[in-house]
Amino acid sequence: MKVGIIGASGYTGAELIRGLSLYQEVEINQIVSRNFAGKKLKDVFPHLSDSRYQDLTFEEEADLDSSDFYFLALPHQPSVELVKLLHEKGKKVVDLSAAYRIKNPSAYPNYYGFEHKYLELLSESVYGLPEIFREEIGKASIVANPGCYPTATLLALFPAVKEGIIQSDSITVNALSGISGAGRGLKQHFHYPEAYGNAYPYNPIKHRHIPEMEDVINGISDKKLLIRFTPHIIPVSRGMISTVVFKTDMKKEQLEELYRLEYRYEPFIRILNNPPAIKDVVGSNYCDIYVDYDERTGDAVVISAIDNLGKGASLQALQNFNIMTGMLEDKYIKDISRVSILFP
Ligand SMILES: NC(=O)C1=CN([C@@H]2O[C@H](COP(=O)(O)OP(=O)(O)OC[C@H]3O[C@@H](n4cnc5c(N)ncnc54)[C@H](OP(=O)(O)O)[C@@H]3O)[C@@H](O)[C@H]2O)C=CC1
Ligand SMILES: CC(=O)N[C@@H](CCC(=O)OP(=O)(O)O)C(=O)O
Repeated sequence: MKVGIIGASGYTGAELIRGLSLYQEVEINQIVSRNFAGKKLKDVFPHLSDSRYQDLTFEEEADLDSSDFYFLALPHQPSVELVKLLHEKGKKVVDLSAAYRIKNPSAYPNYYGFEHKYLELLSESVYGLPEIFREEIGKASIVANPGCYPTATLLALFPAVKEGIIQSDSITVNALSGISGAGRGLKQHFHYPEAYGNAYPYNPIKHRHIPEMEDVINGISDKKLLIRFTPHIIPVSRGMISTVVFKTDMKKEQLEELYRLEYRYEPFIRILNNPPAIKDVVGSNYCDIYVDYDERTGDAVVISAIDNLGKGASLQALQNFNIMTGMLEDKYIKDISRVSILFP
């Protein structure tokens, strides 16, 4: 199968190439980037110098015919258009941007600053969180790969929402992200002197992942739930922690049992006996989850950890690819540590 990666010179693009280089059934036949056009993969990403794609050259423009399957690792607006064009050509796509993630179209003008032009495709695309939408992903031709904060948060919430045990109307979510979550472009507050030895919250009231998370949980829950979300930047390159807190009368043992039962067959979810750490998931597609209960306040406290570029983006995109193409869901993804990583 021929696979194209558009937006291949960014952080998630590099991670897609890292993962796909293990796939025997796949040939990456195009990697696209305007700024790196004409350069070889090994010169742009030296950590991939021993990859079988080391001499593949970046193309300036995407060829929408020559690949069978496309990964888009682009900003949201270019993705809106490209998904449409690829869909018209009958191609399967995993889009890593938010362009087709949110079913409620008003989220686009309200949180992303543009009107979505292709509402019929928005309802046709499937949200690419396999632990919730596996069956739909298997039949989809457009999969909207989730955002990193929504991946960590929704996996920490899903068993509780599905079981209907959340008694509060809102759920408090505090999350920490490594800096690669912001992409490879330069921004002042991510410069080394400003980010190193520092940590800070941002968009504490209105972050664009709120409608994405609420869209999913309110599609499952009988009662309307709101997300009270505060993201923070921490001085690591990759990795993410999300802590979710909600009122419930289900105590620790029952809660843990609920989570273990729901995720018992999931290849990439690990329920831990202690709070998770970023270092244990970086470079992988795992989501580590810890479940506890605060007897004093009557709150469940669920903490998840992922790699924002792994389960939060590119390796989850490969999990979706495996499902969409009928491969074993964890094939090659669990061998990923064999390939060198950007920012180990
Ligand atoms: N970083 C993360 O942790 C996560 C990112 N995502 C999403 O994945 C997508 C990619 O993110 P990431 O890899 O971090 O981003 P980067 O900024 O690192 O890379 C963006 C890529 O898109 C290309 N690009 C940028 N602007 C345009 C444009 N206007 N038209 C065509 N190509 C363009 C760039 O190459 P060039 O400019 O040379 O063409 C580059 O290859 C984004 O939508 C992001 O929101 C999702 C989950 C997690
Ligand atoms: C650290 C940082 O800036 N993170 C990004 C989220 C990365 C991600 O998942 O983004 P998309 O929804 O855009 O795909 C942010 O807060 O906007």
